[in-house]
Amino acid sequence: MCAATKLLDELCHLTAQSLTAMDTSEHFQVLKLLGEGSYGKVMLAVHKQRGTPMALKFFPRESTSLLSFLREYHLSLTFCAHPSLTRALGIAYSTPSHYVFAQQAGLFGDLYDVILPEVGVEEDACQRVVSQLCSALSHLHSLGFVHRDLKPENVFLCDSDCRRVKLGDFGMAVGARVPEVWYSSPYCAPESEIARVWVSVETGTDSWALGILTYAMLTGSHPWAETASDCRSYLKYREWSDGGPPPPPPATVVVVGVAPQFARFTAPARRFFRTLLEPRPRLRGRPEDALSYLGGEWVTEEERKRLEEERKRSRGKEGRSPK
Ligand SMILES: Nc1ncnc2c1ncn2[C@@H]1O[C@H](COP(=O)(O)OP(=O)(O)OP(=O)(O)O)[C@@H](O)[C@H]1O
Repeated sequence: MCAATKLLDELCHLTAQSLTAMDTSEHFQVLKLLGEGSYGKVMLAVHKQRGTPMALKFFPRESTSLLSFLREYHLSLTFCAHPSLTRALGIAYSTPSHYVFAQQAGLFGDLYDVILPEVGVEEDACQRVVSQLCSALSHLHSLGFVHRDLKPENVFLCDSDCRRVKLGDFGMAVGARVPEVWYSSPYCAPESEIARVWVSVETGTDSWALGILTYAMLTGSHPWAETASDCRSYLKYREWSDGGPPPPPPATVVVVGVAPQFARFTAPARRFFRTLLEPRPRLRGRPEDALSYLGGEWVTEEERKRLEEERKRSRGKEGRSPK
């Protein structure tokens, strides 16, 4: 167990006996629902005396253990001092029905809200998000944690242009190299998907999810349904990625036999994807390795024109994709 994981454990055990019982309305005015997940709901609230806005995350006591609540709270409070991570504000309490902690609030929804189906988001916005997420994940990894649940719903927006985003929801985060169970999600790395049993969690789990998330932002879809052996689009990708390591930058080489779903991307973007979506976990790049591919154009001219047309058509329409 690494030092940070030990400290986290210690903090949880030390505070387990002293969680304050409190009524939410004593100190907070709850304004609206920010979102709901499988563990509980998150409300936007303001502190009655100070007027400070915050996100209050409510965990039902009947389905949440005190230690798992404290783990998520302390991880966010003690290890998320990074501008692109959602930090807890040092307020945690219990009500008769819930455990609650306060976190910085993203006031502009989450990334899932702004990804248009089959269109995605503007390329500039995508690169801004990727750069912030690379940095946030590197920070967590350097402390020995793996987020394990990187997906659009867990990236909170602090403005409408994705200039400042914050990765949140540390409920699945664990110390690296601990055994964990397989979980079902389009963002799940193939080593976990194949095993569907106990696997060792490595930081590469987050690299993979960052690759899928980036693809979702640029296209509004996923590159494959799953990484199982009979999924044709994934098999096509495997053929391409097994064709050797991505050429080093600054390459102008045209990659032959590119997997069809990646043909819309430029050479640097293809290298970005092949770095993070490397099927062999040992060879997979780290989020910080992917930073060197940011800055240039990522979608081809033809694709850019198509996306602009699609954007014009879908402007005004509502829709959330992909989950
Ligand atoms: N700090 C925050 N600022 C803004 N919105 C938030 C914040 N925390 C959560 N939300 C919103 O609430 C939703 C659910 O929150 P969260 O993902 O933390 O819950 P969860 O029960 O742990 O979810 P999951 O099912 O993914 O594990 C998010 O998708 C997001 O839309």
